[in-house]
Amino acid sequence: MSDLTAATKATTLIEALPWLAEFHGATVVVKYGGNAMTDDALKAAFAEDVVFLRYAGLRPVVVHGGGPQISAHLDRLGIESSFTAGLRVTSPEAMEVVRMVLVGQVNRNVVGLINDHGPFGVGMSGEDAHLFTAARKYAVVDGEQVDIGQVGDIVKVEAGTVRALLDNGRIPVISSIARSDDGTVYNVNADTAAAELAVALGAQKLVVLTDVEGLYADWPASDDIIGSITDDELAELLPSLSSGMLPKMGACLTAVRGGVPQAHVLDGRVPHALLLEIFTDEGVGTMVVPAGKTGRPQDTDDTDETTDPADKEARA
Ligand SMILES: Nc1ncnc2c1ncn2[C@@H]1O[C@H](COP(=O)(O)OP(=O)(O)O)[C@@H](O)[C@H]1O
Ligand SMILES: CC(=O)N[C@@H](CCC(=O)OP(=O)(O)O)C(=O)O
Repeated sequence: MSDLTAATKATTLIEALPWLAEFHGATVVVKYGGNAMTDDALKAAFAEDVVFLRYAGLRPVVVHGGGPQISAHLDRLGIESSFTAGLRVTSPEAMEVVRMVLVGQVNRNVVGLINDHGPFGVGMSGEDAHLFTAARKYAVVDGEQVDIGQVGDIVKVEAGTVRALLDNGRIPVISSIARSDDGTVYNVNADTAAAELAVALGAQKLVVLTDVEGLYADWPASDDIIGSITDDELAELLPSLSSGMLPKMGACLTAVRGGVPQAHVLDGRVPHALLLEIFTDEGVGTMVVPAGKTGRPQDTDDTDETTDPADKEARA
């Protein structure tokens, strides 16, 4: 190894020090979107990142999606998929498929990849131990309520089992299915489920991995990324958002307004995006913070390159 390479590697490692100190013991909820599960190498890198967080002393929790995987399965069965305001219109027949694909296929897959590194991953459906209780959700389109079938909004989170798993050194991996008080099973958008869980756990971060670099300011006309946005700014922007970004950014807003200090949307197509976000000085993607907090140092004129944990808020 040349001296230069050694020095670069050491610099990269030592750059992580303040963030390791900052996030030691922190609960981080990671939403792993179906669109970010595109190739095997990326999926393996994601599992490595989550296990890395666990070994680094954080408490990662994974909430996974699987929208494209559900659509592919519905397609094979000849059942049409349609979305309203970014949510799948879910007939009872489609609900069976949603549950089967998320709990039986995607969850097993993510747990398996994590467990290649040790006995950490434990899969759960939001139905288990009453983790998520839901009530039927109606989409709102042009001010009108629209029936979208068996889609739920989470009304209660019983996070005790997730906490117990974390206390036991495990990495909970959760499917976004919920049941109602009357036992009906509901399809919950995974971004929404991740945000509600992050709030209930008092997480320090919500990280949402998807298939775009972050929130584009004027999508699809331009691909200018919004690096940092406050909850108030996001609340104003939200009605103009479309497709999958609507529930995603709504979820970030819910998390931050529910007391989670930072919510991030990252490009899951970038290998190790999760580690880069948490342990390096440059944040990546879009960060949502409570109003009153400033952007990352590079977003401001008075960048001072500091990595003192006391200045974490300056990055946030
Ligand atoms: N303003 C925007 N910025 C970025 N992406 C957007 C925006 N509006 C809509 N999108 C779309 O939202 C998609 C991400 O949502 P979604 O497909 O639900 O992803 P995931 O499966 O990761 O949850 C992007 O691939 C993009 O096509
Ligand atoms: C109600 C609703 O839309 N549920 C989603 C649940 C999966 C999900 O959210 O997957 P992604 O994160 O990959 O989009 C669906 O059926 O597609």
